[in-house]
Amino acid sequence: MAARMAFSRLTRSLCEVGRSRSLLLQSARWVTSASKTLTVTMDDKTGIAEMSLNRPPVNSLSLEFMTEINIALEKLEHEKFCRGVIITSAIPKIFSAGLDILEMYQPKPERLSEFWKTLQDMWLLLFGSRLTTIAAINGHSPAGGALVAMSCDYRIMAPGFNIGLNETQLGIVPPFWFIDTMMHTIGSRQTELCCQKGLMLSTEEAARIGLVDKVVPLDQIASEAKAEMQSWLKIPVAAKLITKQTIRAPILEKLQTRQEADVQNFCNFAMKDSVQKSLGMYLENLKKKQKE
Ligand SMILES: CCCCC/C=C\C/C=C\CCC/C=C/C(=O)SCCNC(=O)CCNC(=O)[C@H](O)C(C)(C)COP(=O)(O)OP(=O)(O)OC[C@H]1O[C@@H](n2cnc3c(N)ncnc32)[C@H](O)[C@@H]1OP(=O)(O)O
Repeated sequence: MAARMAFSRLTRSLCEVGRSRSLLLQSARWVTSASKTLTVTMDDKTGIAEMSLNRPPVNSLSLEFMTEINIALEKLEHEKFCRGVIITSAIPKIFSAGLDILEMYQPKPERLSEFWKTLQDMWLLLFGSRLTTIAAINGHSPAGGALVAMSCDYRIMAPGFNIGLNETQLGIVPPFWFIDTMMHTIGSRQTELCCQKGLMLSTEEAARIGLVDKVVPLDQIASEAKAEMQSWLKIPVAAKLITKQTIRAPILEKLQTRQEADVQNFCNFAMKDSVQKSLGMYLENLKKKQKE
C-alpha cells in the first residue's frame, strides 16, 4: 500500500521534474544510467543491490535527487531477483547532510510542496520496503541523512562521524514521522533525549543507544555490510517480511493518513518570514564556516 501510493506520486513527480531514469541490465549487473548522482548496482548471484549516493558536495536531498532515489528504490522493489539493498555514500566523510536547505530557502510554493511530498514518498518506500535494507554509514549523517539511515533495517557506521536529528538546534521541530522513525529505532526515552536537545551523536554514542547496530572501520564498512546482508538473507523471507510489516505498518499508516496535511503544515511553516530569515542566516553561517 505504502509503496503503491508512493509510486503514483513518484510517477507524477518524475513528469514534473522532467527527467527520466532507467535501470539497465548489463551482463549480470543492474546499473543506473543517465545519472552521475546515484549509482545502483545489483549482483544477480546474491540478489544484493548497492545504492551509492553521489551528489557533491554533501549529498543533500534535493527534489531531483530524491526523485532519482525513489525511482531506483521502486525499481528494485519490483525486481524479483533483488532481495536486499545497501545504501551508502560515494562522497568522502559525508553520508548525507539531510534535506537540501536551498530547496526551502525562498522557494516557489509548488516546488516546495512537491519537495516535501517526494521526501514523504522516499520515507514510505524505504521504511516500507519488502527488501532487507542496510545503511553503510560512511560519513556524517544529520537530520534527513539520519532519517534515511534509521529507515533501514540495520545500520553499520564508521567511527569519526556524527548522526542525529539536530532540528531543535536549528530552532525547528522534527516532523512527527522523523520522531516516529527514531522512536521505532531507539525507543521513546532515548528519542526524547536526542530530539529535544537536537543531539548529534558520535558513532560510539549512537551505537551505545542502539541508533547504530555495528561500528566498523571505514575501510571494512562495505564488506561488513555485505556480510551482514548475507546473514539477513538466510532468514525465511516471508516470515521476515511479515514480521517487518507487522511492526512498521502502524508507523507508515500514521503518515499515509495525514500526508496532505503534513505537506500543508510544512509549507505554511517554511514560508513564514521568520523561518525564511533563519534559513538565510543558517546558509550564511554554513558558507562562512567554509571560509574560516
Ligand atoms: C535554521 C532554520 C531552518 C528552518 C527550516 C524550515 C523549514 C523546515 C521545516 C521542517 C523540516 C524539518 C526536517 C529537516 C530536515 C533536514 O534535513 S534540514 C537539513 C539539516 N542539515 C544540516 O543542518 C547539515 C548542515 N551541514 C553540515 O553540518 C555540514 O555541511 C556537514 C554535512 C557536516 C559537512 O561539513 P563539511 O564537510 O565541512 O562541509 P561544509 O559545511 O563546508 O559544506 C559544503 C557545502 O555544502 C553546503 N551544505 C551543507 N549542508 C547542506 C544542506 N543540508 N543543504 C544544502 N547545502 C548544504 C554548504 O553550504 C557548503 O556550500 P558551499 O560550498 O559554501 O556553497
